[in-house]
Amino acid sequence: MRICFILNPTSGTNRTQDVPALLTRYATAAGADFEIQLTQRAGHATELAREAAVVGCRVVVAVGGDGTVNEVARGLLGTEAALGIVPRGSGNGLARHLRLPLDLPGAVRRVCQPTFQRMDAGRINGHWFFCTAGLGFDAHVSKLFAQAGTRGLSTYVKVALREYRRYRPTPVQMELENQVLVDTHCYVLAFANAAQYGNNAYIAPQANIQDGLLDVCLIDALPMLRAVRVGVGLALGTLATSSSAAYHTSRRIRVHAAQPLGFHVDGDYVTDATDFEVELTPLALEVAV
Ligand SMILES: Nc1ncnc2c1ncn2[C@@H]1O[C@H](COP(=O)(O)OP(=O)(O)OP(=O)(O)O)[C@@H](O)[C@H]1O
Repeated sequence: MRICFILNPTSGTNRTQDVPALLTRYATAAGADFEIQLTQRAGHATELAREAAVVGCRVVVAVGGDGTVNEVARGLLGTEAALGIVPRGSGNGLARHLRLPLDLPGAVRRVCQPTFQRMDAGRINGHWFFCTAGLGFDAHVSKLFAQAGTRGLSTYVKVALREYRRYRPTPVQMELENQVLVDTHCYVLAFANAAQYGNNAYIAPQANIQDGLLDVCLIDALPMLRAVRVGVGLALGTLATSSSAAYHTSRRIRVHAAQPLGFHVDGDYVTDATDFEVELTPLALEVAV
């Protein structure tokens, strides 16, 4: 079984480690037949992943954060190769959802002796996501976070607190697969394939990655008291049982916003739009767990 590690050298906050040397050490110790590729730019991991799948690698491993996982996974759709994850990001939403080891030696050992399962994949306006996508405040924060110059959880929290004072909800119409039309406001509208954003922030604690459905979480307004409740709910995994958010499940969702809203896929801001088509492809990807 050939394994290809695709390493994003810019991911993570600890850049002092010689990651290729460590990958080599742990994969050799696990008796793996492997190669290591380094990304040179954004988007490169998708090309490298597809090439690795074409030459017959059985597992193609994203070594990075959820952005790298997204790029590698996109490259593997429709191929015979499975996605592996060696988490190196700050959030690691998909790795945490799949209960993969978060430490480097443990994660490398796991991808060298994996079991395989299939998982669903979502698309929003044609952009694939594997963990979560969303509109509104979280996408707005992702956009500013990307421009912040520094990364990590503390930068994210700083940006979120600053923007919380300025951000206002947008009127939206949402149509679910079974024709239910919801006329509401969007502060946050999240489409969850996996249960969490990353960092164990559970936006949709009941989300199942194999059920053929997206969990849709709507927060229509976020006054201070509710913001505190949402924060606690995210951390404890109790948001779905609080009255702070409304939940639906659907395979297909359409949203029309009264003014342009930003959206993100797997935590990376994409662009602003007024119309959104969100769709789930059941069991689209094989994953090494
Ligand atoms: N060699 C590279 N140079 C610059 N950017 C890159 C390179 N390789 C990948 N990228 C981009 O870096 C982005 C961020 O990577 P990733 O999400 O893996 O790490 P992170 O931001 O540290 O993790 P997290 O999202 O968990 O905070 C990816 O979306 C990818 O497009």
